[in-house]
Amino acid sequence: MAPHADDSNGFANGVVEATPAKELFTVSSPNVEYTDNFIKTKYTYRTTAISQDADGKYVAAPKETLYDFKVDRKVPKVGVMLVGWGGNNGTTVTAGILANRRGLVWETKEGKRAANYYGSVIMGSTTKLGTDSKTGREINIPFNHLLPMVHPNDLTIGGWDISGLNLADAMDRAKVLEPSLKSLVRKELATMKPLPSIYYPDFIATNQEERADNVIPGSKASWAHVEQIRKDISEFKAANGLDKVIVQWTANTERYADILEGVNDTADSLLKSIESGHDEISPSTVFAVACILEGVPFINGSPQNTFVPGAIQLAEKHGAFIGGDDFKSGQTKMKSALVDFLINAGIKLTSIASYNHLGNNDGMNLSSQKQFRSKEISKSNVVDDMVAANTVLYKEGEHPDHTVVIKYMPAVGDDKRALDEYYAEIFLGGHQTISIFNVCEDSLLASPLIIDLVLVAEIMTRIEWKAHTEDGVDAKYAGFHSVLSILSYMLKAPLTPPGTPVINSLAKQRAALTNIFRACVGLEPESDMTLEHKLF
Ligand SMILES: NC(=O)c1ccc[n+]([C@@H]2O[C@H](COP(=O)([O-])OP(=O)(O)OC[C@H]3O[C@@H](n4cnc5c(N)ncnc54)[C@H](O)[C@@H]3O)[C@@H](O)[C@H]2O)c1
Ligand SMILES: O=P([O-])([O-])O[C@@H]1[C@@H](O)[C@H](O)[C@@H](O)[C@H](O)[C@@H]1O
Repeated sequence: MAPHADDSNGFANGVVEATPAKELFTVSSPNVEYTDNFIKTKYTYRTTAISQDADGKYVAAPKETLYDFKVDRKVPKVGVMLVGWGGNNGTTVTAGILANRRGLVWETKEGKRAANYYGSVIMGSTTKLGTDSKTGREINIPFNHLLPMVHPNDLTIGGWDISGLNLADAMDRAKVLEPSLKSLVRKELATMKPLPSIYYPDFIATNQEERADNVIPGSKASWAHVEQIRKDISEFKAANGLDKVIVQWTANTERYADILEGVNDTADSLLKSIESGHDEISPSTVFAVACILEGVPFINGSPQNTFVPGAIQLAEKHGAFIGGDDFKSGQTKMKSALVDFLINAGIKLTSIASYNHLGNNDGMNLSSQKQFRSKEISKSNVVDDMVAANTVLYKEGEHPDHTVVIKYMPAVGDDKRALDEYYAEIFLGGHQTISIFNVCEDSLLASPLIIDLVLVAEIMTRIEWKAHTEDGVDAKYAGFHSVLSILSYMLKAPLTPPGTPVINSLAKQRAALTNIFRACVGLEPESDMTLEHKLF
């Protein structure tokens, strides 16, 4: 629908559906077939298999596996339901999508600002497609053009919150956005009211109690809660004429749940525990179970162990997608890039001190020790893989000192102050000390990640694969593993399929995302070798 003339409050009356992204490229290859509905590719996955000979020497052997990939080209009508919709992230991402959809421009003290998707790797970054065959120049395209992805402007948004404030009042409570922007989206946000949610006080800080005025009866897990959430999802999908729904947890950080045999260690025990109302089943796990049974992807943007072993097993059993944990927005994103650089430069990091203070409701909830502990874990483990991979610098089990401190200081609101010190040993007994002062407007950094998680999780529901093995080719296509580790670039503590390694290196995470997408359109991984510029 074309936009009408701007009305009095500064935005077009009509919803401006993002024009479907015109295709910027096509792949010319005997291994790629385009039909009206699908992109079908034959992709040779090349890796290096390592074994050891009798003397313990590594033997490296190139290995090739042929896959068929199939991508559904039809971009569906997608809804996203946020748990914690009335929070700082929920209100900010909703206002941000509305502002982009309407192409809003508003006054700030630095002058006019226009809506954008900065901070979204999918909408705000580019990726190298290849090299111009005539000029040798790199050709880069917007990342969201690599595959036929949903445009965030077209997302329908809804969700739940234990606080009943409408989104306009909740936006005011969040104190994230400029008044001039708030005035342009207020009318529409005021029509949005979170659905009542489940609230089990033991899992979040007691200081959250006063906002819990929009709750479903029952203070511990029950089957009725699972059914209510499933009903909410199916009604939201029907009421908005959606093809798909994706659910994300952006509610408060919960304490870790104890993993108990016979309670949440298997799919069956978890379902039975919900049925019996076991008090060790968290709200986020109940949401995860409801989404798995409803067949909608569920992503955890917080650090708690929502995906207890029983939840992962249930997702695998139902072929449902799950992903998490904990949006990687500012201090930790910087850490995962800096530690990657230092250690891969052969600099021996020996100490990381990460302190931050912030004054939003998230910070207030984290001022409670049990909730802080969930965050301390996700913020601390982010260096493990990089340290373990460098046996030149670190002996087995050796790692840098690492401390994480978070303090609640109401005055600074959502504008988190992150102070980090990286201390390292360098050549001949020298030292390098890197101090960083990083003011992160937390919700403005996290909101684009919420969008990226939706866009990537959604396209993954449209990608299938078959493997060619010695026994022939798989009889039918299958989806990726239920645990979407491809989401790791957006997350502090990436959930991976059981028994598979956790990769926290930011560069590796982005390369994995890029190259899996490239494989799905029949392109080789981007290696940056640029031999064409070296061998002539
Ligand atoms: N903003 C960031 O930079 C960032 C980065 C990483 C992770 N996170 C995590 O994202 C989450 C949200 O952050 P925020 O700043 O929006 O916090 P927030 O406190 O402003 O919002 C959380 C919302 O969840 C609601 N809520 C709590 N329990 C609920 C339940 N059981 N069901 C439904 N709603 C419930 C609260 O009422 C609140 O409105 C937090 O867990 C935070 O740790 C945020
Ligand atoms: O992503 P990041 O900036 O490292 O981590 C942030 C923490 O520093 C902050 O204290 C917390 O409130 C946010 O939820 C977020 O987790």
